[in-house]
Amino acid sequence: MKLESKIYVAGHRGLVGSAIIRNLQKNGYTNIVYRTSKELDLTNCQQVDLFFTQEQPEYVFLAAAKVGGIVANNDFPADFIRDNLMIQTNVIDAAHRNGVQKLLFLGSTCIYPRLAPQPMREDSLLTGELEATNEPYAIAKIAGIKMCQSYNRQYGTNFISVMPTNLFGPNDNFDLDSSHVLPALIRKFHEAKINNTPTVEVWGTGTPKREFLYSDDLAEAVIYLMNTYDGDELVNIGMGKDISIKELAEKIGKTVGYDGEIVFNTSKPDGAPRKLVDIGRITSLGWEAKIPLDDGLTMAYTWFLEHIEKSTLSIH
Ligand SMILES: NC(=O)C1=CN([C@@H]2O[C@H](COP(=O)(O)OP(=O)(O)OC[C@H]3O[C@@H](n4cnc5c(N)ncnc54)[C@H](OP(=O)(O)O)[C@@H]3O)[C@@H](O)[C@H]2O)C=CC1
Ligand SMILES: C[C@H]1O[C@H](OP(=O)(O)OP(=O)(O)OC[C@H]2O[C@@H](n3cnc4c(=O)[nH]c(N)nc43)[C@H](O)[C@@H]2O)[C@@H](O)[C@@H](O)C1=O
Repeated sequence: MKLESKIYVAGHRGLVGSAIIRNLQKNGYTNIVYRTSKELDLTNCQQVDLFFTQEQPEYVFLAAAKVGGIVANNDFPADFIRDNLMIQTNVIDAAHRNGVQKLLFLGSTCIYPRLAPQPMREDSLLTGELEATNEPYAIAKIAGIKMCQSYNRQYGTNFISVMPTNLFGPNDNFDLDSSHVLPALIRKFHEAKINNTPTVEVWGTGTPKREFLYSDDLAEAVIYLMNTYDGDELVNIGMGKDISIKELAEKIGKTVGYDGEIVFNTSKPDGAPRKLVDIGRITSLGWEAKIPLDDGLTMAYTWFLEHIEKSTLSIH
Protein backbone atom coordinates (compact mmCIF):
# COMPACT_ATOMS: atom_id res chain seq x y z
CA MET A 1 0.00 0.00 0.00
CA LYS A 2 1.21 3.50 -0.76
CA LEU A 3 0.50 6.22 1.79
CA GLU A 4 -2.05 7.75 -0.60
CA SER A 5 -3.72 4.43 -1.63
CA LYS A 6 -7.46 4.33 -1.09
CA ILE A 7 -8.04 1.88 1.76
CA TYR A 8 -11.48 0.69 2.89
CA VAL A 9 -11.66 -0.60 6.47
CA ALA A 10 -14.98 -2.45 6.84
CA GLY A 11 -16.03 -2.54 10.50
CA HIS A 12 -13.93 0.49 11.53
CA ARG A 13 -15.76 1.05 14.84
CA GLY A 14 -15.17 -2.48 16.11
CA LEU A 15 -12.31 -3.94 18.14
CA VAL A 16 -10.26 -4.95 15.08
CA GLY A 17 -11.31 -2.25 12.61
CA SER A 18 -10.58 0.59 15.04
CA ALA A 19 -7.12 -0.85 15.76
CA ILE A 20 -6.41 -1.05 12.01
CA ILE A 21 -7.47 2.59 11.58
CA ARG A 22 -5.22 3.69 14.50
CA ASN A 23 -2.25 1.89 12.99
CA LEU A 24 -2.86 3.16 9.43
CA GLN A 25 -3.15 6.74 10.69
CA LYS A 26 -0.06 6.39 12.88
CA ASN A 27 1.90 5.23 9.84
CA GLY A 28 0.78 8.12 7.62
CA TYR A 29 -1.87 6.53 5.40
CA THR A 30 -4.09 9.43 4.36
CA ASN A 31 -6.85 8.04 2.16
CA ILE A 32 -8.93 5.77 4.38
CA VAL A 33 -12.65 5.24 3.78
CA TYR A 34 -15.16 3.74 6.15
CA ARG A 35 -18.88 3.58 6.87
CA THR A 36 -20.91 2.60 9.92
CA SER A 37 -23.39 -0.25 9.55
CA LYS A 38 -26.17 2.37 9.64
CA GLU A 39 -24.65 4.20 6.67
CA LEU A 40 -23.82 1.02 4.75
CA ASP A 41 -25.43 -2.30 5.62
CA LEU A 42 -22.98 -4.84 4.28
CA THR A 43 -25.64 -7.56 4.26
CA ASN A 44 -27.37 -5.51 1.54
CA CYS A 45 -25.97 -6.39 -1.88
CA GLN A 46 -27.25 -3.23 -3.65
CA GLN A 47 -25.79 -0.93 -1.02
CA VAL A 48 -22.43 -2.71 -1.18
CA ASP A 49 -22.36 -2.53 -5.00
CA LEU A 50 -23.14 1.18 -4.99
CA PHE A 51 -20.46 1.87 -2.37
CA PHE A 52 -17.74 0.01 -4.30
CA THR A 53 -18.78 1.58 -7.63
CA GLN A 54 -18.65 5.07 -6.16
CA GLU A 55 -15.60 4.76 -3.90
CA GLN A 56 -13.40 2.37 -5.92
CA PRO A 57 -11.15 1.37 -2.98
CA GLU A 58 -7.77 -0.14 -3.89
CA TYR A 59 -7.27 -2.12 -0.66
CA VAL A 60 -9.90 -3.66 1.63
CA PHE A 61 -9.59 -4.87 5.23
CA LEU A 62 -12.72 -6.97 5.82
CA ALA A 63 -13.16 -6.61 9.60
CA ALA A 64 -16.95 -6.24 9.58
CA ALA A 65 -18.75 -9.29 10.90
CA LYS A 66 -21.30 -10.58 13.35
CA VAL A 67 -19.06 -11.40 16.32
CA GLY A 68 -19.75 -12.72 19.80
CA GLY A 69 -18.73 -14.94 22.66
CA ILE A 70 -19.52 -18.57 23.31
CA VAL A 71 -23.10 -18.11 24.57
CA ALA A 72 -24.12 -15.59 21.88
CA ASN A 73 -22.79 -17.97 19.21
CA ASN A 74 -24.66 -20.87 20.80
CA ASP A 75 -27.96 -18.98 21.22
CA PHE A 76 -28.11 -17.16 17.86
CA PRO A 77 -26.57 -19.57 15.34
CA ALA A 78 -28.80 -18.40 12.47
CA ASP A 79 -27.75 -14.76 12.90
CA PHE A 80 -24.08 -15.72 12.99
CA ILE A 81 -24.12 -17.86 9.85
CA ARG A 82 -26.48 -15.59 7.87
CA ASP A 83 -24.92 -12.19 8.59
CA ASN A 84 -21.38 -13.42 8.09
CA LEU A 85 -22.13 -15.25 4.85
CA MET A 86 -23.95 -12.20 3.50
CA ILE A 87 -21.38 -9.59 4.57
CA GLN A 88 -18.36 -11.48 3.27
CA THR A 89 -20.06 -12.63 0.04
CA ASN A 90 -21.18 -9.10 -0.82
CA VAL A 91 -17.82 -7.51 -0.01
CA ILE A 92 -15.58 -10.14 -1.62
CA ASP A 93 -17.65 -10.24 -4.81
CA ALA A 94 -17.91 -6.43 -5.09
CA ALA A 95 -14.15 -6.17 -4.46
CA HIS A 96 -13.52 -8.51 -7.40
CA ARG A 97 -15.97 -6.78 -9.76
CA ASN A 98 -14.52 -3.36 -8.95
CA GLY A 99 -10.89 -4.34 -9.41
CA VAL A 100 -9.71 -4.06 -5.79
CA GLN A 101 -5.95 -4.66 -5.79
CA LYS A 102 -5.89 -6.64 -2.56
CA LEU A 103 -8.35 -7.72 0.13
CA LEU A 104 -7.60 -9.14 3.57
CA PHE A 105 -10.28 -11.36 5.10
CA LEU A 106 -10.44 -11.76 8.88
CA GLY A 107 -11.26 -15.35 9.81
CA SER A 108 -10.91 -16.89 13.26
CA THR A 109 -9.16 -19.87 14.83
CA CYS A 110 -12.56 -21.47 15.48
CA ILE A 111 -12.34 -22.71 11.86
CA TYR A 112 -9.97 -25.44 13.08
CA PRO A 113 -11.31 -28.78 14.35
CA ARG A 114 -12.35 -28.84 18.00
CA LEU A 115 -9.67 -31.39 18.79
CA ALA A 116 -7.01 -30.24 16.31
CA PRO A 117 -3.45 -31.12 17.37
CA GLN A 118 -1.98 -28.25 19.43
CA PRO A 119 -0.60 -25.81 18.49
CA MET A 120 -3.07 -25.61 15.59
CA ARG A 121 -1.39 -25.40 12.21
CA GLU A 122 -3.00 -23.81 9.18
CA ASP A 123 -3.13 -27.19 7.43
CA SER A 124 -5.47 -28.62 10.08
CA LEU A 125 -8.36 -26.82 8.34
CA LEU A 126 -11.12 -29.31 7.38
CA THR A 127 -9.44 -32.28 9.03
CA GLY A 128 -12.04 -32.91 11.75
CA GLU A 129 -15.27 -31.91 13.49
CA LEU A 130 -15.80 -28.32 14.56
CA GLU A 131 -16.67 -27.09 18.07
CA ALA A 132 -20.49 -27.28 18.36
CA THR A 133 -21.00 -23.94 20.15
CA ASN A 134 -19.71 -21.96 17.16
CA GLU A 135 -20.02 -24.31 14.19
CA PRO A 136 -22.36 -22.04 12.13
CA TYR A 137 -20.01 -19.04 12.59
CA ALA A 138 -16.98 -21.21 11.78
CA ILE A 139 -18.63 -22.57 8.64
CA ALA A 140 -19.33 -19.01 7.45
CA LYS A 141 -15.66 -18.15 8.06
CA ILE A 142 -14.50 -21.29 6.19
CA ALA A 143 -16.75 -20.22 3.28
CA GLY A 144 -15.03 -16.81 3.34
CA ILE A 145 -11.59 -18.44 3.12
CA LYS A 146 -12.73 -20.66 0.26
CA MET A 147 -14.23 -17.65 -1.55
CA CYS A 148 -10.92 -15.80 -1.36
CA GLN A 149 -9.00 -18.83 -2.62
CA SER A 150 -11.55 -19.56 -5.38
CA TYR A 151 -11.60 -15.97 -6.63
CA ASN A 152 -7.81 -15.96 -6.71
CA ARG A 153 -7.82 -19.18 -8.74
CA GLN A 154 -10.60 -18.30 -11.16
CA TYR A 155 -10.24 -14.53 -11.47
CA GLY A 156 -6.62 -13.90 -10.53
CA THR A 157 -7.49 -11.67 -7.57
CA ASN A 158 -5.16 -11.11 -4.62
CA PHE A 159 -7.36 -11.91 -1.61
CA ILE A 160 -5.63 -13.18 1.54
CA SER A 161 -7.09 -14.73 4.72
CA VAL A 162 -5.75 -14.46 8.26
CA MET A 163 -6.83 -16.41 11.36
CA PRO A 164 -6.40 -14.41 14.55
CA THR A 165 -6.57 -15.94 17.97
CA ASN A 166 -8.94 -14.47 20.64
CA LEU A 167 -8.48 -10.68 20.66
CA PHE A 168 -9.02 -7.85 23.13
CA GLY A 169 -8.41 -4.11 23.42
CA PRO A 170 -10.08 -0.72 22.88
CA ASN A 171 -13.64 -0.80 21.52
CA ASP A 172 -14.17 -4.35 22.70
CA ASN A 173 -17.70 -5.51 23.50
CA PHE A 174 -18.33 -5.39 27.27
CA ASP A 175 -21.94 -6.59 27.14
CA LEU A 176 -22.10 -9.63 29.40
CA ASP A 177 -24.54 -11.55 27.21
CA SER A 178 -22.65 -11.23 23.95
CA SER A 179 -18.99 -10.51 24.83
CA HIS A 180 -15.96 -12.74 24.82
CA VAL A 181 -14.44 -13.92 28.07
CA LEU A 182 -11.74 -11.29 28.56
CA PRO A 183 -13.89 -8.12 28.38
CA ALA A 184 -16.67 -9.94 30.29
CA LEU A 185 -14.29 -10.68 33.16
CA ILE A 186 -12.90 -7.13 33.23
CA ARG A 187 -16.42 -5.85 33.67
CA LYS A 188 -17.49 -8.55 36.17
CA PHE A 189 -14.42 -8.08 38.39
CA HIS A 190 -14.68 -4.30 38.22
CA GLU A 191 -18.35 -4.30 39.19
CA ALA A 192 -17.68 -6.77 42.01
CA LYS A 193 -14.90 -4.54 43.35
CA ILE A 194 -17.01 -1.37 43.22
CA ASN A 195 -20.06 -3.07 44.73
CA ASN A 196 -18.08 -5.09 47.33
CA THR A 197 -19.55 -8.34 46.00
CA PRO A 198 -17.87 -11.36 47.68
CA THR A 199 -17.83 -13.60 44.56
CA VAL A 200 -17.42 -13.31 40.79
CA GLU A 201 -19.03 -15.85 38.49
CA VAL A 202 -16.85 -17.33 35.78
CA TRP A 203 -18.56 -19.54 33.20
CA GLY A 204 -17.66 -23.19 32.68
CA THR A 205 -15.07 -25.18 34.58
CA GLY A 206 -12.17 -22.75 34.17
CA THR A 207 -10.04 -25.50 32.59
CA PRO A 208 -10.30 -24.54 28.88
CA LYS A 209 -7.21 -22.80 27.59
CA ARG A 210 -7.20 -19.74 25.35
CA GLU A 211 -4.62 -17.53 23.72
CA PHE A 212 -5.15 -13.74 23.82
CA LEU A 213 -3.68 -11.10 21.53
CA TYR A 214 -3.96 -7.33 22.04
CA SER A 215 -5.72 -5.64 19.10
CA ASP A 216 -2.84 -3.23 18.36
CA ASP A 217 -0.57 -6.24 17.79
CA LEU A 218 -3.19 -7.76 15.50
CA ALA A 219 -3.52 -4.51 13.54
CA GLU A 220 0.24 -4.32 13.05
CA ALA A 221 0.23 -7.93 11.82
CA VAL A 222 -2.56 -7.48 9.27
CA ILE A 223 -1.04 -4.28 7.84
CA TYR A 224 2.32 -6.05 7.66
CA LEU A 225 0.73 -8.95 5.78
CA MET A 226 -1.21 -6.62 3.48
CA ASN A 227 2.13 -5.06 2.52
CA THR A 228 4.24 -8.20 2.30
CA TYR A 229 2.25 -11.40 1.84
CA ASP A 230 0.55 -12.66 -1.32
CA GLY A 231 -0.73 -16.20 -1.25
CA ASP A 232 -3.65 -18.59 -0.93
CA GLU A 233 -2.44 -20.13 2.31
CA LEU A 234 -4.08 -18.98 5.54
CA VAL A 235 -1.90 -17.20 8.08
CA ASN A 236 -2.46 -17.65 11.82
CA ILE A 237 -1.94 -14.59 14.00
CA GLY A 238 -1.23 -15.12 17.68
CA MET A 239 1.22 -14.94 20.56
CA GLY A 240 2.01 -18.65 20.64
CA LYS A 241 1.18 -18.85 24.37
CA ASP A 242 -2.07 -19.74 26.11
CA ILE A 243 -3.47 -19.82 29.65
CA SER A 244 -6.45 -21.45 31.35
CA ILE A 245 -9.64 -19.45 31.94
CA LYS A 246 -9.04 -19.89 35.69
CA GLU A 247 -5.56 -18.33 35.36
CA LEU A 248 -7.01 -15.55 33.20
CA ALA A 249 -9.66 -14.81 35.84
CA GLU A 250 -6.99 -14.64 38.55
CA LYS A 251 -4.88 -12.26 36.44
CA ILE A 252 -7.85 -10.01 35.73
CA GLY A 253 -8.81 -10.03 39.42
CA LYS A 254 -5.28 -8.81 40.18
CA THR A 255 -5.31 -6.18 37.43
CA VAL A 256 -8.62 -4.80 38.65
CA GLY A 257 -7.67 -5.05 42.33
CA TYR A 258 -10.44 -7.43 43.41
CA ASP A 259 -9.74 -9.80 46.29
CA GLY A 260 -12.97 -11.79 46.52
CA GLU A 261 -13.63 -15.36 45.45
CA ILE A 262 -14.04 -16.84 41.97
CA VAL A 263 -17.01 -19.19 41.50
CA PHE A 264 -17.33 -21.42 38.44
CA ASN A 265 -20.78 -21.82 36.87
CA THR A 266 -20.51 -25.22 35.23
CA SER A 267 -23.99 -24.96 33.70
CA LYS A 268 -22.38 -22.67 31.07
CA PRO A 269 -20.43 -24.23 28.18
CA ASP A 270 -16.66 -24.64 28.16
CA GLY A 271 -16.37 -24.72 24.38
CA ALA A 272 -13.17 -25.98 22.79
CA PRO A 273 -10.73 -27.40 25.37
CA ARG A 274 -7.76 -25.57 23.83
CA LYS A 275 -7.06 -23.22 20.88
CA LEU A 276 -3.35 -22.49 20.81
CA VAL A 277 -2.25 -21.34 17.37
CA ASP A 278 0.90 -22.42 15.61
CA ILE A 279 2.66 -19.17 14.72
CA GLY A 280 5.41 -20.74 12.64
CA ARG A 281 4.15 -19.31 9.35
CA ILE A 282 3.78 -15.70 10.46
CA THR A 283 7.07 -15.86 12.34
CA SER A 284 8.83 -17.03 9.20
CA LEU A 285 7.16 -14.18 7.30
CA GLY A 286 8.90 -11.79 9.70
CA TRP A 287 6.29 -10.72 12.26
CA GLU A 288 5.87 -11.43 15.96
CA ALA A 289 3.61 -10.11 18.73
CA LYS A 290 5.09 -7.45 21.03
CA ILE A 291 2.52 -6.73 23.73
CA PRO A 292 2.68 -9.14 26.71
CA LEU A 293 -0.68 -10.27 28.10
CA ASP A 294 -0.16 -8.49 31.44
CA ASP A 295 0.52 -5.16 29.70
CA GLY A 296 -2.47 -5.67 27.42
CA LEU A 297 -4.72 -6.37 30.42
CA THR A 298 -3.62 -3.15 32.12
CA MET A 299 -4.25 -1.15 28.93
CA ALA A 300 -7.64 -2.79 28.37
CA TYR A 301 -8.74 -2.11 31.95
CA THR A 302 -7.60 1.52 31.67
CA TRP A 303 -9.59 1.85 28.43
CA PHE A 304 -12.63 0.30 30.12
CA LEU A 305 -12.41 2.78 33.01
CA GLU A 306 -12.06 5.75 30.66
CA HIS A 307 -14.71 4.81 28.10
CA ILE A 308 -17.21 2.24 29.35
CA GLU A 309 -17.36 2.67 33.10
CA LYS A 310 -17.76 6.44 32.72
CA SER A 311 -20.19 6.48 29.83
CA THR A 312 -22.64 3.59 29.71
CA LEU A 313 -22.54 1.63 32.95
CA SER A 314 -24.41 2.85 35.97
CA ILE A 315 -23.13 0.41 38.51
CA HIS A 316 -22.45 2.57 41.54
N1 LIG B 1 -12.90 -10.40 18.72
C1 LIG B 1 -12.18 -11.50 18.60
O1 LIG B 1 -11.73 -12.08 19.60
C2 LIG B 1 -11.87 -12.04 17.24
C3 LIG B 1 -12.33 -11.46 16.06
N2 LIG B 1 -12.01 -12.02 14.85
C4 LIG B 1 -12.54 -11.47 13.60
O2 LIG B 1 -12.18 -10.11 13.44
C5 LIG B 1 -13.21 -9.41 12.76
C6 LIG B 1 -13.62 -8.19 13.55
O3 LIG B 1 -14.07 -8.60 14.82
P1 LIG B 1 -14.29 -7.56 16.02
O4 LIG B 1 -13.61 -6.29 15.69
O5 LIG B 1 -13.98 -8.29 17.26
O6 LIG B 1 -15.86 -7.34 15.97
P2 LIG B 1 -16.72 -6.11 16.52
O7 LIG B 1 -18.05 -6.67 16.86
O8 LIG B 1 -15.97 -5.35 17.53
O9 LIG B 1 -16.85 -5.19 15.22
C7 LIG B 1 -17.52 -5.65 14.09
C8 LIG B 1 -17.85 -4.47 13.21
O10 LIG B 1 -18.58 -5.00 12.11
C9 LIG B 1 -19.52 -4.05 11.72
N3 LIG B 1 -20.70 -4.71 11.17
C10 LIG B 1 -21.41 -5.74 11.72
N4 LIG B 1 -22.48 -6.01 10.94
C11 LIG B 1 -22.43 -5.13 9.90
C12 LIG B 1 -23.28 -4.89 8.78
N5 LIG B 1 -24.38 -5.62 8.56
N6 LIG B 1 -22.94 -3.90 7.93
C13 LIG B 1 -21.83 -3.15 8.15
N7 LIG B 1 -20.99 -3.33 9.17
C14 LIG B 1 -21.31 -4.31 10.05
C15 LIG B 1 -19.91 -3.25 12.95
O11 LIG B 1 -20.10 -1.92 12.51
P3 LIG B 1 -20.89 -0.77 13.33
O12 LIG B 1 -20.09 -0.54 14.58
O13 LIG B 1 -20.88 0.41 12.44
O14 LIG B 1 -22.26 -1.31 13.63
C16 LIG B 1 -18.72 -3.43 13.87
O15 LIG B 1 -18.00 -2.25 14.05
C17 LIG B 1 -14.34 -10.41 12.53
O16 LIG B 1 -14.26 -10.95 11.25
C18 LIG B 1 -14.05 -11.49 13.56
O17 LIG B 1 -14.52 -12.73 13.14
C19 LIG B 1 -11.23 -13.12 14.76
C20 LIG B 1 -10.74 -13.72 15.87
C21 LIG B 1 -11.03 -13.26 17.19
C1 LIG C 1 -12.97 -15.71 19.35
C2 LIG C 1 -13.83 -16.91 19.54
O1 LIG C 1 -14.75 -16.67 20.60
C3 LIG C 1 -15.75 -17.67 20.86
O2 LIG C 1 -15.18 -18.85 21.30
P1 LIG C 1 -14.57 -18.98 22.74
O3 LIG C 1 -13.10 -18.79 22.70
O4 LIG C 1 -15.01 -20.27 23.34
O5 LIG C 1 -15.27 -17.75 23.45
P2 LIG C 1 -15.42 -16.94 24.78
O6 LIG C 1 -14.39 -15.90 24.85
O7 LIG C 1 -16.83 -16.52 24.86
O8 LIG C 1 -15.19 -18.03 25.96
C4 LIG C 1 -13.95 -18.60 26.25
C5 LIG C 1 -14.04 -19.43 27.50
O9 LIG C 1 -14.24 -18.56 28.61
C6 LIG C 1 -15.30 -19.02 29.42
N1 LIG C 1 -15.90 -17.93 30.18
C7 LIG C 1 -15.82 -17.77 31.50
N2 LIG C 1 -16.51 -16.71 31.92
C8 LIG C 1 -17.03 -16.15 30.79
C9 LIG C 1 -17.82 -15.00 30.59
O10 LIG C 1 -18.23 -14.29 31.53
N3 LIG C 1 -18.13 -14.70 29.30
C10 LIG C 1 -17.69 -15.45 28.25
N4 LIG C 1 -18.02 -15.09 26.99
N5 LIG C 1 -16.95 -16.59 28.43
C11 LIG C 1 -16.63 -16.91 29.68
C12 LIG C 1 -16.21 -19.71 28.43
O11 LIG C 1 -17.12 -20.60 29.08
C13 LIG C 1 -15.19 -20.42 27.54
O12 LIG C 1 -14.76 -21.61 28.15
C14 LIG C 1 -16.56 -17.94 19.67
O13 LIG C 1 -17.36 -16.86 19.42
C15 LIG C 1 -15.71 -18.26 18.47
O14 LIG C 1 -16.51 -18.23 17.34
C16 LIG C 1 -14.51 -17.37 18.31
O15 LIG C 1 -14.05 -17.12 17.21
